[in-house]
Amino acid sequence: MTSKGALRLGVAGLGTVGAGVATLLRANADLIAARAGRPIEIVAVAARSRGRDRGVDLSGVRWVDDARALAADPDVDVVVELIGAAEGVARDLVKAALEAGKPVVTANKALVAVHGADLARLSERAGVPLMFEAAVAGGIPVIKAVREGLAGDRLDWIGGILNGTCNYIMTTMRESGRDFADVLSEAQALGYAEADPSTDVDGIDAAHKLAILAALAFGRPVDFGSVVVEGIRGIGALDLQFAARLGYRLKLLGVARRHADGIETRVSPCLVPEGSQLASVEGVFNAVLVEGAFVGRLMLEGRGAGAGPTASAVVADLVDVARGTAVPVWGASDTALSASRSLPRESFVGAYYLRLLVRDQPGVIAEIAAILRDEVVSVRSLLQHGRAAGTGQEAAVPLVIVTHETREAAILAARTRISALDVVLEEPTMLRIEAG
Ligand SMILES: NC(=O)c1ccc[n+]([C@@H]2O[C@H](COP(=O)([O-])OP(=O)(O)OC[C@H]3O[C@@H](n4cnc5c(N)ncnc54)[C@H](O)[C@@H]3O)[C@@H](O)[C@H]2O)c1
Ligand SMILES: N[C@@H](CCO)C(=O)O
Ligand code: NA
Repeated sequence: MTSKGALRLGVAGLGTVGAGVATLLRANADLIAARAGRPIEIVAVAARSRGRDRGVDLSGVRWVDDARALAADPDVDVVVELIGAAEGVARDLVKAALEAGKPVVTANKALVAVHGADLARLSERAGVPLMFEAAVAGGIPVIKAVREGLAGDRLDWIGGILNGTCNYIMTTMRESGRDFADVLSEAQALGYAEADPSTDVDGIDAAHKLAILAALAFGRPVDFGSVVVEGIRGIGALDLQFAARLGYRLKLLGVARRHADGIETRVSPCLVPEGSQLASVEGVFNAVLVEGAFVGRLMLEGRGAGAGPTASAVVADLVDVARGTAVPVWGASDTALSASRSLPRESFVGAYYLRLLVRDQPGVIAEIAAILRDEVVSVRSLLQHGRAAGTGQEAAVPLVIVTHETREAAILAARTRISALDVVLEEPTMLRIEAG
């Protein structure tokens, strides 16, 4: 079962990613052994159901009932955690493995975003690596690129399209006119979505990944709790149409930006100009854009979800473990991380798109304009679609306001007041405009 000198894995979780890792390790066994300097083999697995056919041969692999037991298993050199969730078995297992001096490779962004600071300390104390390339943008080697490839530069901006499910949903809705629920089911069937897809569509998954990127890029402890998060549930076919009319694409973006007094971290649906780098990233593809003082601007694009790409990232980490590569979890040791704080939403500055559904009657635009004037929001353009389907007795028309650069505090205050007007018939949709 185990050849001499092999790196022996205990794998917890055999779902999309776990089965993908098992498949890849078999398919590429020879080239992996050559690169790693020794074979990498699964010796033990823990998963919920033993009987299920996962399309991969697991004969000769030992089944363990409680995943946590892998941490103390003398035949396991490395624990590979592919269960998921920030709490519960995954966290217990990773903690126990690091405490037992075993390297850990995980795809679990929720765990790393929420408990990454503590886990990094454990990893540092034990002198064993904690690796999570698969956790951010799946198959794109972005952790390695930022932590190692850009280790010489000061980064000022990092972010991009970090959730394949949302990008797939918005791309497919725009191209096919199909509705949200229908396209979401397809993303789930393709293995892109999280166990609870609200994690994807409410922006939480992208926020986990953004928090991890911001920690690496700005050399500070991971701070998931401060990410401002908005998802894509409020986006309708109307917004996709308006975006196209205005010359934009709609994307769920994660953005982390350095300001003089701290770091802006935000996940929200955004408009990016047609023809920009991020606008061209479609379907399940992810992209991470970075701007550094010396390196300038660069973008990495690839598949951020699915069995194959995610397995590729997990196995790349395993090859690093086998080689004995030692890099601090967050790029610098715990005591060398900076204390730069996360900024509150009110201090952000940008241009915005506000889409309203209003009663089709005289004076509506004047009322809205007065609020924008009071809140010092300068309007760049105003767009009114033809009369839309009536809601009840009265005809309703969609109205889009695009602002010049404004403080987010001002647009938020204006939105609250506009939303309270009798003539405004539903919650306004607010989108940030980014350069892309
Ligand atoms: N699917 C993707 O494209 C993708 C991409 C990047 C990262 N990830 C991350 O990878 C991890 C796994 O995701 P997935 O898509 O493979 O999920 P999944 O739901 O397909 O698989 C999870 C597996 O864990 C098993 N499991 C649950 N509780 C367990 C327990 N107590 N003990 C042992 N096994 C248990 C389940 O039976 C299942 O086989 C998650 O952290 C996810 O966020 C997934
Ligand atoms: N659910 C995630 C998987 C990759 O992390 C996505 O859709 O991007
Ligand atoms: Na990655």
